[in-house]
This record gives sequence, C-alpha cells and structure tokens, in this order.
Amino acid sequence: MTAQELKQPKLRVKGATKVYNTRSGDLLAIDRCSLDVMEGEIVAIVGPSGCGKTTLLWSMSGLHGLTSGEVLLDGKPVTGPNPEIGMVFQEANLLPWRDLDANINFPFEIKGTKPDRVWIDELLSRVGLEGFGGRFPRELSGGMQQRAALVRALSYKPSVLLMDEPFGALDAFTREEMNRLVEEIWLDTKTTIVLITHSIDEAIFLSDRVVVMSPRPGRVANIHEVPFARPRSLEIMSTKEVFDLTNIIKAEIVGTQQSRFPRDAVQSAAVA
Ligand SMILES: Nc1ncnc2c1ncn2[C@@H]1O[C@H](COP(=O)(O)OP(=O)(O)OP(=O)(O)O)[C@@H](O)[C@H]1O
Repeated sequence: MTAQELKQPKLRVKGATKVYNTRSGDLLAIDRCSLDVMEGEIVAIVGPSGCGKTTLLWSMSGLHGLTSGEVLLDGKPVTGPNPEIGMVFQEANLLPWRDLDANINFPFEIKGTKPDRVWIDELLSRVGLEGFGGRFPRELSGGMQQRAALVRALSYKPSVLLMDEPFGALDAFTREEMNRLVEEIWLDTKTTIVLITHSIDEAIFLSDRVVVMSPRPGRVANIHEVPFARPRSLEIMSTKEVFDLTNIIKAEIVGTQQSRFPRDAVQSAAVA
C-alpha cells in the first residue's frame, strides 16, 4: 500500500442522498454521491446547471441534513455548522451597515469569541485590503468584497474551505486575480478546499482533481487528476494538456446532459 493510500481523507462523503420536499412533490437532488477529499487537496466540482452541486456542498458544510448517507470530517460525522469548515458564496453577503472590520468581527460577536486580530490583519494584507477595515461594503468593488468574504471565511482558521461559485459574479481579469490569490493562500495554509465552479478553466487552474457530476439527480460521473505542479502560472492554461483536458470535461458535461435527451427522442419529438 502506498503512503497516499494510507492517508485518511480529511472530508469523506458517503452515499449522500438528498430529497427536497417541494410543493409539487419530492425532488431527488443528489443520489448516492461519494467522494473523499484528502487533507490539503483542492477539489473542484463541475456539472450541468441544477445537477446538485450546491446541495452537495451544503451537505458537506453541515448547513443542511441529508436524506441518507453521511459526511465525515476527520472521521467524525458532520451534523451541523462546524467552525472547522469555512464557506464562501457567490455573493460576498457583507452587512451594508457595518464596515469591513465589523463585518469580519460579526461571526465572532455571534459566538461570543475573540477574533485573532493579528491573523486577520495578516489575511487583509495578503488579499490587498490592508487599511480598508474602516470602509463600508458600498465603498468596495465586487472583487474587494469577495476578497473580504474570503478573509471572513478564513478568519477563524478553518481546516476546510468550501466555496460555492465564489468568483462567478466577477469580471474575467478579477477572477484570474482571485484564482491566483486562492492559490497563494493555499500555498501558505494548505487548507483543504472544495470549490464549485461553472468555469472549467478555473477548475483546472485551481484544483488537484476535477469532479464531474451527472445531471440531476447528481452523482459523481467522473474524476480527473490535474497533473500540474504549484505554483501554477497562467501559461499552463494555453498548453495542449489543458486544452485536451478541458475538451474532455466539456464533452462529459454536455454528454451527460444529452444522454437524458437521446438524439432520436429529440428528433422524433421535433418531427411530431
Ligand atoms: N431548498 C430547496 N428546496 C427545493 N428544491 C431545491 C432546493 N435547493 C435546490 N433545489 C433543487 O435541487 C436541484 C439541485 O439544485 P442545486 O442548487 O444543488 O444545483 P446546482 O448544480 O448547484 O445548480 P446551479 O449550477 O444552477 O447553481 C435543483 O433542481 C433545485 O431546483
């Protein structure tokens, strides 16, 4: 057995199934999803819209329960929000009436704990927000707000960071900058990261493995290793390896979508 095989997963998803009870009946969002994320790994999850990526991520975070299956962090079941798990969403969700410092302090106030200001100042400087603590969200650009959300998520030193399409609302240049920033932070902290993205480029640039999900009910359809050393430069994105991997992943996402609507069925429906 290799050293890699002996390593315990940091986060383990076992047979995760989630049914939402909706007004129009039960909706099976994810079905028996299993995935091991190793300590210090960056895993990206991609898949067709509505396939259950967010449902899977929220299940990992303990923000909502599963219908069946389980999520384990360091071998222990995740049954609710856990300080070891930080989250970043597509929207920065900063409170508009609080300045940046007060926004970052907010989760600590709720929990009645003291923030580690030295660590937070270090993070603020790392993301280029040094000296912006007194600014209000309206005074910050979208990219700056998202960097602040990243600082807030990392402020209580989680060992796992879950990110749900965190840079989807940003322009392409800011997004690349954020990708480099995440990698820099990872190089410093080696935090285990699971990231949902609609961008295959982003998935390949950032992750060690790309998980492709099938259309709803979401299942793990395939997993691709991304074999590039870190730190990665943007130049790798124009290599043939990345081009080929991108096309394979794209074809899998489109293919899984099409398999729900076989060509013959679509054609006969069009003729009818
Ligand atoms: N709270 C909820 N109640 C009922 N149905 C829900 C709820 N959350 C999600 N769904 C449904 O579950 C399915 C999976 O949704 P989910 O948001 O997890 O997919 P996704 O892959 O993240 O989608 P997208 O890529 O479009 O963001 C969708 O059909 C969605 O409408």
